[in-house]
Amino acid sequence: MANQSDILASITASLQQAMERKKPLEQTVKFELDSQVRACCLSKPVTYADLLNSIDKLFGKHTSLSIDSIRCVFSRDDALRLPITNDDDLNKVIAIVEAGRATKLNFLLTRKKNYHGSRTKLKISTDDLSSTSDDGQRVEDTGIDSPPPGTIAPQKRRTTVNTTSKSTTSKDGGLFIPELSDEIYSSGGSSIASRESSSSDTSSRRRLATSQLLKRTGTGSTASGSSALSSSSNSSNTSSSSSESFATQCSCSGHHYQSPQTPSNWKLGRQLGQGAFGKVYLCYDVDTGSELAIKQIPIHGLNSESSREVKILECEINIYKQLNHERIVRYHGAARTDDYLQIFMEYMTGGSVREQILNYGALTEQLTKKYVKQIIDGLIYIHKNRFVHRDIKCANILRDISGNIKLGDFGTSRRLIAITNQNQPDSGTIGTAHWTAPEIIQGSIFGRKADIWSLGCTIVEMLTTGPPWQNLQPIAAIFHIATCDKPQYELPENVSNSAREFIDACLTKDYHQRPTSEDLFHHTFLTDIQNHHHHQPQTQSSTSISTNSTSTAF
Ligand SMILES: Nc1ncnc2c1ncn2[C@@H]1O[C@H](COP(=O)(O)OP(=O)(O)OP(=O)(O)O)[C@@H](O)[C@H]1O
Repeated sequence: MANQSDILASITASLQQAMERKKPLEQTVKFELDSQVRACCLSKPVTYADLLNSIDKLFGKHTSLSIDSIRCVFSRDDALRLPITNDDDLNKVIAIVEAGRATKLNFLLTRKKNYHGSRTKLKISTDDLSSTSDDGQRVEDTGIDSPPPGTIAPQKRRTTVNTTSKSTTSKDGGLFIPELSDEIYSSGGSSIASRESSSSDTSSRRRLATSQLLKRTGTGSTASGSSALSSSSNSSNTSSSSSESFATQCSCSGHHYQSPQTPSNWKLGRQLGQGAFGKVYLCYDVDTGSELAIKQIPIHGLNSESSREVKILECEINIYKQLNHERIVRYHGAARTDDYLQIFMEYMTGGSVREQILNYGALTEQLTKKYVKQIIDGLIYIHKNRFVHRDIKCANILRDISGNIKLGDFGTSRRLIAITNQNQPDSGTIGTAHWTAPEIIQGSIFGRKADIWSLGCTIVEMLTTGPPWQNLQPIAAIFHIATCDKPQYELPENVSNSAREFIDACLTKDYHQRPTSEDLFHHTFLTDIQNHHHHQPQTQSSTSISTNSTSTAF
């Protein structure tokens, strides 16, 4: 016996050694500063001081002193950007990368607010840095226009259009993203690696996303019964067109909309609230006499890339107007002034469920059940229409006067993160990190079941006032989400078993095992709900935005 266990131990040891030998000794690190992307390889273990040194070597001496924050970019759409300030944070980030499919660390650098210096032109030392492209190739110095060490030459950036919607790599902040199928958005690429999109990738992806919505809504010039899948092949065709022409396409097709008019003659009312990106006010439409909510996002002084993103967001919101479901906060359009992007929305008199919790404490199981039922109705609608909300949390669930709720904020929050270059909201909220699904953090899959994970976190938030890992900083929270088998939370003792099972189901770490919104509709937690009217998820024919293009593959 002793012999056998010795043999076993020695096999295990050799296996471990072999695995150790396979581990790369270097870590590829990419930085983006002032829209310039530069990369290098650092010897492991990488320290925070190594990052600062690399920044100075890649961008010029003392650049690290002008940096306000180093933010690690997680998730394929770049919307999860968390600041790292020390070795501990960095180690967590590396552990997340190693636990997932990512191989590179991707950092976004922002200058200190009072930084006015122009980009430093300094002699770059390459002493201990290997300059590499995205593909791990050395970047060659080609003369006058050559980039400093580590610069990713535009032509070297991966475009990934050959794999249909695997070209979903971008800094697309949109959280309301047309989903072709889970498989299609399942990429072999990593979240961090996928950040290596050029701005043309970004535009391409966005055009792909929106052109699909145009098709589905029948507003695009190519609206037809063709499947979303087949339309994905358009991505490569459209990738060379400019975002301006895309915007034109939207506005040109505007007259086809059977959706609310964007108010043109309106008065600003009292402030309803404030989010990370702007203030929300009551808005009186003088022409119709109706009251709406208007979110005003300051856009003055944005750089040209962000300004272009704002135009695209405006355009998208004008398309999202067509989403029409009793559990979705209706958009009434968007308009832009020199100073603000203004988003008109259905006015929800009750404010957010987050505010409800802050004012009155955790919700009862009965009320939670009612809300969850309504959220599921909304999710079934948006998932059937092949979208992913990507930002389900109590702050984005709004109440009407009768205590019913609707899903709000689709398509804006995450894109605004990209536009304003923010990492975490500074309005007292704790951002979105705690609600993010593990596969989004690890960049393995990009699909609708991410909303189911966030719903699980939202139910925990309803019952306990905070999501799982609520006591942790965002970076620690996503480390635990990505690396632990089960999220940590403690429900009140009186919470029923069926509620616990429902939450467990939502928080299934394996994406493929996680239930869909339709599966959850039939869960026992929800089936005994008391309703005045018979609850059935609205069928595709009565609720989908339009066209038969969405009826396949689901
Ligand atoms: N359609 C609406 N009707 C009524 N009040 C609204 C509406 N949308 C937002 N509000 C109010 O404005 C507040 C701020 O909303 P906003 O969407 O800007 O930020 P948030 O969702 O709270 O946080 P974040 O900026 O992180 O998304 C909400 O908490 C709510 O009180």
